[in-house]
Amino acid sequence: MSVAVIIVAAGSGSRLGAGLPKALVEVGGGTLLEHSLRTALQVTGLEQVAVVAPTSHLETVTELVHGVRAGCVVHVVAGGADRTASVAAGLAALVDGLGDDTTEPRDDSDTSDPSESTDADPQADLVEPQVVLVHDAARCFTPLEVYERVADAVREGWVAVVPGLPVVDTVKVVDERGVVHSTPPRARLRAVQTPQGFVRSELEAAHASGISATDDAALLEQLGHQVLVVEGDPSAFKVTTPADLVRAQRHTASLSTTPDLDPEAIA
Ligand SMILES: Nc1ccn([C@@H]2O[C@H](COP(=O)(O)OP(=O)(O)OP(=O)(O)O)[C@@H](O)[C@H]2O)c(=O)n1
Ligand SMILES: C[C@](O)(CO)[C@H](O)COP(=O)(O)O
Repeated sequence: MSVAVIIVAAGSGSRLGAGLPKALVEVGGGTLLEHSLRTALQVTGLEQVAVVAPTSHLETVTELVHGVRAGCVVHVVAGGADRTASVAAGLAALVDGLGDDTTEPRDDSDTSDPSESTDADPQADLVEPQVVLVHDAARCFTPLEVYERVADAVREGWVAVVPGLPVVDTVKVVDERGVVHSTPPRARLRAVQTPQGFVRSELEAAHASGISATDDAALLEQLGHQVLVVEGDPSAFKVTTPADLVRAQRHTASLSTTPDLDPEAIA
């Protein structure tokens, strides 16, 4: 089954407050977007990637994407006003190839300048992807295993699949005054991450409904689809605040200094 990944990177990063779009913030020798893209490009069966960029930084993102060696077509398109609109823009680029820019497929022996045009049409053999994984650029250290786990479950027949982790805090539902309405049983709660995987045609239908939500799975839930939660990973945390950026810096530092660290072994 052909797989495509949409990386949404069009957010402003207001909570991070870095003075530039969050996906372009650097940590551990690369931007959040580059880290995400490098992992996404290794997904089994991958045929296309759509990178959804801030309108104000389309050129920068295009240059950055050109610098990453890809074995498949990578579209760069402008994002929308919210995350849902940005995913819809990425989805459109995958399906009708109307991206603002497309990088050439490259291999490791290719040393030519990627900005030079060639006669080859990289989109000539493209088919509509059957499986689409939607990923936040901000979850830049999501391990490849999580992508594969999600994609495998979609290939096995699930229409919608999200990675998630058990919640460690007790969660309260409150009313508009902040007064507790109820306490859902914690054992049934999951904090969900990305990439979220979908049968492409159903994700398209969900976006065509015009609903907006904080994740794509919610759109399919509202249309009555069952959504499977598979195991997520602590490394798939979302860089949202300055404290998360410090966590990301520590994460890259720990990867380079303690490759054999086993969290299970810590008493
Ligand atoms: N209009 C938007 C809003 C968000 N995103 C992307 O969706 C992911 C999750 O969003 P979030 O972490 O909330 O990013 P921001 O919207 O940039 O953050 P903030 O709310 O702090 O401004 C990010 O990779 C972000 O770039 C997007 O592509 N388009
Ligand atoms: C999609 C998401 O990362 C799942 O946890 C999350 O809902 C994004 O929310 P944000 O407010 O756009 O950060």
